[in-house]
Amino acid sequence: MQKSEFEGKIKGSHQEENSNGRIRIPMSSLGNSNNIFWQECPVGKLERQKLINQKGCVVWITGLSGSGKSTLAFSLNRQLFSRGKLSYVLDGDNLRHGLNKDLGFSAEDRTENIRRVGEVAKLFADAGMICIASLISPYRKDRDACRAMLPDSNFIEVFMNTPLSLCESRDPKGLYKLARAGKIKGFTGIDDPYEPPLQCEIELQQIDGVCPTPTAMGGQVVSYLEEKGYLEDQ
Ligand SMILES: Nc1ncnc2c1ncn2[C@@H]1O[C@H](COP(=O)(O)OS(=O)(=O)O)[C@@H](OP(=O)(O)O)[C@H]1O
Ligand SMILES: Nc1ncnc2c1ncn2[C@@H]1O[C@H](COP(=O)(O)OP(=O)(O)O)[C@@H](O)[C@H]1O
Repeated sequence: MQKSEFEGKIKGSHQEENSNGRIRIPMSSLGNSNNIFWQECPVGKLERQKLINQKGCVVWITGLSGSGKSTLAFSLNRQLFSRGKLSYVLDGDNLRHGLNKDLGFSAEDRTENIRRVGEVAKLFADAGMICIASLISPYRKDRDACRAMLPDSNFIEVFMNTPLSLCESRDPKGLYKLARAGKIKGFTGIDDPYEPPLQCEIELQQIDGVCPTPTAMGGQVVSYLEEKGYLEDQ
């Protein structure tokens, strides 16, 4: 049976093979649940990737509000689609309409927001998809925790290093204006922190004071994926 990356996570656990040849790994306690078992799926990640001719990974785009995260995510999504590679965008704003609609913007809620999206992104990558997550994700430790969920460097962190002044001048939703007027409290970059990555795979920024076009930025990420073999036939 092909071993999945999930199995590695629970190495050392007592494993049992049942009459169907399926591996059951008992866990007496995990989070708030007791007596739960890992069910190993007989179709593994490598088989899925071969079937759809893709290699799953997570492209995690972080940056201030207005830095261009969604724009890059959608450009990358389109460029990959044109090359016959299926990707899916998990955008912070959109997820807060559903999966994360119970969360606000306190440090705890942002951490939970990123944790949930990290878990979902991991599932997409396990399915063989190129998952593009675009969230402010202001805390380094939260992004690092998502990275740690993904094995074999399948987490590609992209930092939109757009100056606050430019983000604020764009202000497409008028939120900076409200934050400056004190009508939104705890707005990232104004009165809430943003911790830039110390080591990321890709950093996108202005060149000689000019912001590259969304297509050029998407192209830079595509080139990285190509160089690292993510777009090769499986
Ligand atoms: N207080 C505060 N701080 C930052 N952003 C705020 C806030 N309140 C609302 N918004 C809007 O929410 C969008 C960010 O959601 P995220 O899920 O990406 O945020 S986070 O990763 O949990 O920090 C963000 O979207 P983007 O502008 O696309 O980044 C804002 O439109
Ligand atoms: N590379 C770019 N060049 C010029 N304008 C951009 C670029 N990327 C984003 N923008 C513009 O900046 C604004 C914010 O972009 P958006 O993708 O919504 O940022 P975020 O998702 O980080 O909040 C939008 O009006 C968008 O059209």
